[in-house]
This record gives sequence, C-alpha cells and structure tokens, in this order.
Amino acid sequence: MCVLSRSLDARGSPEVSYFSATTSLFLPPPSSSSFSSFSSLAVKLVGSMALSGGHKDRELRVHESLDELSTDLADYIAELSEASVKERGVFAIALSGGSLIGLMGKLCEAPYNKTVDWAKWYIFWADERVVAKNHADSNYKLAKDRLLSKVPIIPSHVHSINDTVSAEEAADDYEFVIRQLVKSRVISVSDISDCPKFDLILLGMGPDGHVASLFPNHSALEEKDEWVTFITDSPKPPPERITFTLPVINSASNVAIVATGDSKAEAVHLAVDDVGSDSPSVPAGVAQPLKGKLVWFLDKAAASKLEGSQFSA
Ligand SMILES: O=C1O[C@H](COP(=O)(O)O)[C@@H](O)[C@H](O)[C@H]1O
Repeated sequence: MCVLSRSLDARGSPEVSYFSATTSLFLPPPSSSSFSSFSSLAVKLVGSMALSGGHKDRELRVHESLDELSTDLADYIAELSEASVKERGVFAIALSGGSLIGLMGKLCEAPYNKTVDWAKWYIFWADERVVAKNHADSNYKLAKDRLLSKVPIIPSHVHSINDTVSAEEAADDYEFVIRQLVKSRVISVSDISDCPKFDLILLGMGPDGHVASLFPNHSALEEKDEWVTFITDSPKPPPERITFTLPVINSASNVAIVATGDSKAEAVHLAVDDVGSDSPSVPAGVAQPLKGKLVWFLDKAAASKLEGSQFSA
C-alpha cells in the first residue's frame, strides 16, 4: 500500500512527503501532484494544522474498492478498541445509521469476531430516528440485525434511545444516560469542555453533507449547550430524530466519517477542501475533534471531486 502524507506547516503551506506504509521507506515524490500517479490500494492524506485555540488532526483514506475500505475500517476500529481497553478498560463507541453499518460488516468475521474484546464495548448512537426499535427506519435495529447480534456484546452495554416518548424527551433521556456514564467514567470527559469524550464516534455522511442528524442550515448545528438535541423537521425522512451536537462530536478522541459513492463526491469536496467562504459549508466540514483525530474513509467515487484528485468515478 502506498501512502501519500501531506502535512500543513504553521502557515498552512503543504509539505508533501511520500512513503510506503508497508516498508516505511520514504519514496521520492512523483512528478505529478495527482494522487492517481500511485498504483496504490489506498491513498492516505494526513493534514495537521493549528487552529485558533485548537488543533486539527485529520487523515484521508481513499480506497480502491468497498471491500478494501471495509477491511481498513474494521482494522481501524479494532485497533482503537484495543488501545482504549488497554488504557481505560472499556471502549465507548457511538454508531450512526445508513451505509456505514454494512461497511462495518467485517467486524463480525474472523479474525475480529474472536480478537476484539467485545465485552468491553459500550455502544451508543450519534443519531437515531425517533421510531420504534423494531421499525425498518431504526438505526438501532439496523445495527442490531447487521452487527450487534453477531458478536458477543453485553446487552446491558447497548444504550439505545427510549422509543416510547417524544423526540424532545428521547433527547433529554439520552443525555441523562450519557451523563450517568460520564460520572462513572464508562465514557471519559473532555479536558477542554464538560462534554463526554467518546473513544470513537463513527459518522456516515449524506449527499447533502449531513452527519449524525445535523443537516445543512439547520438550527441544531448551532446547539452549544446540550449534548443531545432533537429535530422534528429532518429533510430526510423520518422527520423526528435525536442527534449528538457538534460540541460532543468535536470532543471525541476519535471521529471517523465514512462516505462512498458518486452522490457524496461534492459534499466530500466541500467538507475537505479549502473551498473558501463563498462556497456553501456542509456539516461534515465542521466535524473535527479539537484534541482528537478525524479520519475520512472514502472510496474513489466519493473522492473524485477532491482538489488534486484524478480518481475517476
Ligand atoms: O439518515 C441518516 O443518514 C446518514 C447517511 O446515511 P447513508 O446511508 O447515506 O450513509 C447516516 O449517517 C445517519 O446516521 C442516518 O440517520
């Protein structure tokens, strides 16, 4: 696997280096700046820059196929789980819904089904549709059917929303549950805010650039005080949802955004590239942990509109 590493110096100027991940040897840069000049299985772009009052650490992994992306995603989650269990004794992970869950499927297979310390996992949802748990639209049901029922997770460690109350009450309830688990340190606490610090928040991204249930131009994006908020007017059905707020997402130790397919390419470009203030901003572009690390998992189609990219969809 070849890796392209691009870090940004203090002024934001790119310093480009190229190396092979398998050998860790530095290779001379290619004559063209095009990513596609590598016959790589995956291209990884690492950016790091100082932000006002913060730090930005992000990495872009572009995969040749969904199969490779799924393997890399399973490796990434398994490694973070191992590190967190070693450091804290538990792994607090927040899931999303949508295509992400299918792409996590390799975790149910060897070696991960045997090597991951599932009993130490505590599961949450970064967003949930306010429907019954057995409803086809439920993010909980999707994860349960495709993932949680296939690995030995302890049922009491699975924290889904209360599906018998209104969206507002479900958001309040969920925040209460999270507060209790922060108190008992199942979930860490951020040292720069009072927010929970999840070990990993996994986000999908819609073609409009929404992450969790934070949609473009929606007031929920501005929520600063609550950990969990609710909406009743989601532009994507179903309309009633609860969602982690940006302060919670941006307090996590690790955030991954997983996006595949042509329909996501424009939103990936708007979120990742430095598009300037004249272009519309998308929620995915403001998901960036202040002290943690953001990793984007993309296929070539989703990466096809990135600046400097010659991936063909
Ligand atoms: O409605 C939702 O959509 C997003 C994206 O879903 P995808 O199928 O386009 O990957 C998902 O991340 C979110 O959790 C879900 O509620």
